[in-house]
Amino acid sequence: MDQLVIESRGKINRGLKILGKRPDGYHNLDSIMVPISLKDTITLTKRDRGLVYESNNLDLAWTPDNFCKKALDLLEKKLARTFSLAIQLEKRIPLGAGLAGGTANGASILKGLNQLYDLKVDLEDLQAWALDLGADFPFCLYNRPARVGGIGEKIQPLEGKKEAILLVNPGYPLSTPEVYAWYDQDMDQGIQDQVINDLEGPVLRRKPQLVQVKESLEATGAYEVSMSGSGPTFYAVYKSPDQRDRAREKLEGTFEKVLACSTAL
Ligand SMILES: C[C@@](CO)(OP(=O)(O)O)[C@H](O)COP(=O)(O)OP(=O)(O)OC[C@H]1O[C@@H](n2ccc(N)nc2=O)[C@H](O)[C@@H]1O
Ligand SMILES: Nc1ncnc2c1ncn2[C@@H]1O[C@H](COP(=O)(O)OP(=O)(O)O)[C@@H](O)[C@H]1O
Repeated sequence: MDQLVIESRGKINRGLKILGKRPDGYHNLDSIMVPISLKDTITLTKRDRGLVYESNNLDLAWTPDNFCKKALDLLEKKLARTFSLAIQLEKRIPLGAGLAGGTANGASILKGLNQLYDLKVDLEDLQAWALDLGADFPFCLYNRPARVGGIGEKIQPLEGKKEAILLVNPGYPLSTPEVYAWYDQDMDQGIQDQVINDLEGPVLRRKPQLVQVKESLEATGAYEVSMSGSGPTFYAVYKSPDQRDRAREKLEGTFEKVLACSTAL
C-alpha cells in the first residue's frame, strides 16, 4: 500500500461539566463527545525521499504549530525513525471552532501512519503519547461516541445514534486556553450558569453577539442547543434531517457559517 485517504472527523461536546481545576492548571471534565460527519480529508502518499505538504487552507502552513506536523514529529521521536511522504490536507472544519478539527488532523496522521507503514503501535500507546499534544487527542484517536473524563484521557464508550445536526459558527476562532481562563475568572467571582456546557456562560458574557446564534437556533424547534467545547460554534439537534434542513435555509445568510451534518458512529 502506497497511499491512504483518511477521513478526519470533527466532534461536538454534548454537555461539558467542569469538575475542578488541577494544580497544573488543567480542568477535570465530564463530557459526552460525539464525532460528526463534518470532516477534513487527509491523503498520505509514500515517497522515496523527503516530505511534501499541501493544504487548501493557506493559513495552515507546515509550521511547528500545525497539528499534522506535531503528530508526525511525535511519531518520529517515539519510534526513532523518519517518514518520507506527501501529506495533503483538505480542510473543511472551521479553525478554532470548538470542533477539534486540528486535533482530529493530528490523530488522523498518527493512525494513518500506523496503518500505512504497518507500525503496529497500539491505540492505547498513541493515546498516551499524544495527550501531551492536546487533551482532545485520546478522544479523537478513539473517534467514536464516548463519555470523556479526566482532562480528556478517560474514554468510556457509549452507544451512538445518527442525529441531524446544524452547526452555526460566527466565522472567527476562539482560543481554548483563553476560554478556560474566562471560566476561571467567572468562577472566582462566584458566577454559576444553568447551561449544559460550563464554558458557554463565560463565552456568552464576553461575546454577547453569540446570544443571537443560540436564540436563533432555539427558535427553529431543535430539541438540544448548546455551544460545542470552547466554542464559538453552536450546534442544534433535530428530530429529522428535513427539520434540520428547514432550519438551515432559515439561518443561512444571517450567520457566517451554517453547516448541516449529523452525529456519526
Ligand atoms: C474544550 C475542549 C472540549 O473537548 O475542546 P475544544 O473546544 O478546544 O475543541 C477540550 O477540553 C480542549 O482540548 P484541547 O484543545 O486539546 O486542549 P489543550 O490543547 O490540551 O489545552 C489548551 C489549554 O486549555 C486548557 N484546558 C484544556 C483541557 C482541559 N481539560 N482543561 C484545561 O484547562 C488549559 O489551559 C490548556 O493549556
Ligand atoms: N491542522 C490544523 N487544523 C486546524 N487548526 C490547526 C491545525 N494545525 C494547527 N491549528 C491551529 O490550532 C488552533 C485550534 O485548533 P482547532 O482544533 O481547530 O480548534 P478547537 O480547539 O477550538 O477545536 C487553530 O485555531 C489553528 O490555529
